[in-house]
Amino acid sequence: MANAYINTSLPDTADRMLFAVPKKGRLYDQCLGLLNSIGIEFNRKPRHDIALVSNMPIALVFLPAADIAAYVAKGNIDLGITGLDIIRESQTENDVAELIRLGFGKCKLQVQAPAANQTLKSAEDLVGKRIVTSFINLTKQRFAQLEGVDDPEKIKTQVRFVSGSVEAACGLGLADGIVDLVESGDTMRAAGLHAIDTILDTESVLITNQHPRFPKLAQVIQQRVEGILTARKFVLCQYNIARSSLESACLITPGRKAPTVTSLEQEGWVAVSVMVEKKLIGDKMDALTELGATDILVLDIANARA
Ligand SMILES: Nc1ncnc2c1ncn2[C@@H]1O[C@H](COP(=O)(O)OP(=O)(O)OP(=O)(O)O)[C@@H](O)[C@H]1O
Ligand SMILES: O=P(O)(O)OC[C@H]1O[C@H](OP(=O)(O)OP(=O)(O)O)[C@H](O)[C@@H]1O
Ligand SMILES: [Mg+2]
Repeated sequence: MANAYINTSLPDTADRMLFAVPKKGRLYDQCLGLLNSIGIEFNRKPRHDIALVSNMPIALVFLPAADIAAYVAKGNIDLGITGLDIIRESQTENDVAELIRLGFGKCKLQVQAPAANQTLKSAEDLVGKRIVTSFINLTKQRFAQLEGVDDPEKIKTQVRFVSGSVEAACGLGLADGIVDLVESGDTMRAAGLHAIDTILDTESVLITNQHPRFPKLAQVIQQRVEGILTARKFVLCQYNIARSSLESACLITPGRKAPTVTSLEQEGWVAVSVMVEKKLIGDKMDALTELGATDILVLDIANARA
């Protein structure tokens, strides 16, 4: 008789690199977009937290963002995407290797207090008072600094854990201040709070175990992600310029290494093709126009490799 405890609906992940991504929340959509961009193909069945990648020896594991750093640190998971805030809070920074900062999930971990309370203007004003947070370790470390205490467990400030809706704590009379993530500031302002200290600037990171089981495959993923981030950051700019102005044009658009210059059929003119940071492209086009460049084209880059 078959063993009744073997769950045959669980996929076989043996010999696959386990890659953890947040199962929901703020990072979920961006992570799925990134996986798609780097060519990872998978089919996640409803309610299933493991999905086999069809075109690479990888299994995706969908986990709460807050747990991913600890799993990677312990080696249960080989590679993962989570927030820097979570790595620091779970005190795993020495046990995971940070491969790439991903440029999304950007926010700040801030100490916040009721805006109407004139006596709470800086984090020092909350020393000895009640703080509610989901980030108890980072909060205790910050208040240990403020109190001049070596051991964060010996601070006099009372730090209490809640798992969500932290911003409600002051209004409910449960706390004098909170420590929580702030991006636009809308949540904080809607709760009548304002920031009085920043503990950490955070964003999403690709992390691996310090002793990865599949170093080659982890490196392939890292290179692909780097390619996508470069492609998102740069555009390809093409223009024609008189050869006599080429030197000045190259100063405006030096490129990542150097511009590609090809001769045009028209005597005394060249065509330039060069990568330009997206956020600078408007200024660069203005400067090139002023220099006499013509037919300036800007093209999106789908993918890149150094
Ligand atoms: N407002 C935000 N803007 C940008 N990044 C954020 C924001 N809130 C959280 N993050 C980042 O996303 C990570 C996961 O937070 P998220 O809120 O998605 O998890 P969660 O609270 O477990 O999920 P949920 O809010 O769906 O219950 C955080 O640790 C942080 O790095
Ligand atoms: O500055 P803002 O743009 O308003 O973003 C900040 C809010 O985002 C996160 O909460 P989330 O929406 O994930 O809800 P949660 O508190 O249930 O985790 C965070 O905990 C803040 O409450
Ligand atoms: Mg949240």
